[in-house]
Amino acid sequence: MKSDCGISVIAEVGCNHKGDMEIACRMIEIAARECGADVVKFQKRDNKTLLSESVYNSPHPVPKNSYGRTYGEHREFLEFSAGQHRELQEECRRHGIEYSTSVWDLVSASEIVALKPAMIKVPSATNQNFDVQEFVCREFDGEIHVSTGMTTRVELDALISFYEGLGRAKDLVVYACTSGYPVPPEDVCLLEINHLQERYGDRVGAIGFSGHHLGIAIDVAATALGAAGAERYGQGRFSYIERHFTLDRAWKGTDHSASLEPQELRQLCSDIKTVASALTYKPMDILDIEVPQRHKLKWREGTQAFQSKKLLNKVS
Ligand SMILES: C=C(OP(=O)(O)O)C(=O)O
Repeated sequence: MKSDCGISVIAEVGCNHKGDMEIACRMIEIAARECGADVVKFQKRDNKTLLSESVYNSPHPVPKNSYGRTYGEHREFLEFSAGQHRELQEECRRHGIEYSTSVWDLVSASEIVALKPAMIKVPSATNQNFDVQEFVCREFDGEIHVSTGMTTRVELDALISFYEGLGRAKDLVVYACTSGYPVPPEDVCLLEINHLQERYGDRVGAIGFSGHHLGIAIDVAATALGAAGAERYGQGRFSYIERHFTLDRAWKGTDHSASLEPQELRQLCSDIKTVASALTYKPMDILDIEVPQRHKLKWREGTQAFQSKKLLNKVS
């Protein structure tokens, strides 16, 4: 999943397709062809496994976002079957973009593992479900992406050790994340990227950032911080930025408000590539682009700088 600049942008469709395959397919096409994203990601839940009967049958906590009479019905409305995920994967292939999904429970994990995607995600909500993760480690040999919102430092240590114990830590991508919709800038805690690099960078495959904030400035900063952190610590390659993606932020649903619309996702993909290509040291004292300026603006008879060199020569 390497993009040319070393950082892949994941367009997280999640449930923003409103349960409609046509919208989901249109989102794949737009993310790939118009925005230049590298991965399109969905979510998979087996709601009867995941939710207790009482939660399943109770109303959505935020009724204006609900697609059903109960929370369970709402979730089922937004859910695609394993067969539909196969179609989405095929659609991604047709548009030359990687398909991925987060798995929220064992049933979903086994359905998605069967599709053999290049990468599977374990969302923040599931990162302490070791049955799911053990299954994924055992049955799936691609990259495993794990997000760390709502996770204590102790839980995180245990999580990394768990993957090491199963010999899969080097296939692990660990994401800095704050779980909120949307997350205000002061709660993004972007320096957690550097914390993950410093503490786990030599133990895991790579580091990522899953953002739920507004706008794209923070992702551009994350790109710079991630590259600088890897350089500083000599470890912890920064490889993925994930953002929710929607065709319309005004649509009904929890995630739309913290999602990027197509023109923003396109700008994000372009800005990340621009910033990534700017993150180098000078490979020589004077770059080729500077040579004519150095002659014209600095070391030419009559310029200030030239005058002061003459002065310097006189003194020495
Ligand atoms: C909720 C998800 O991700 P995160 O924990 O990164 O927000 C997800 O990928 O389904």
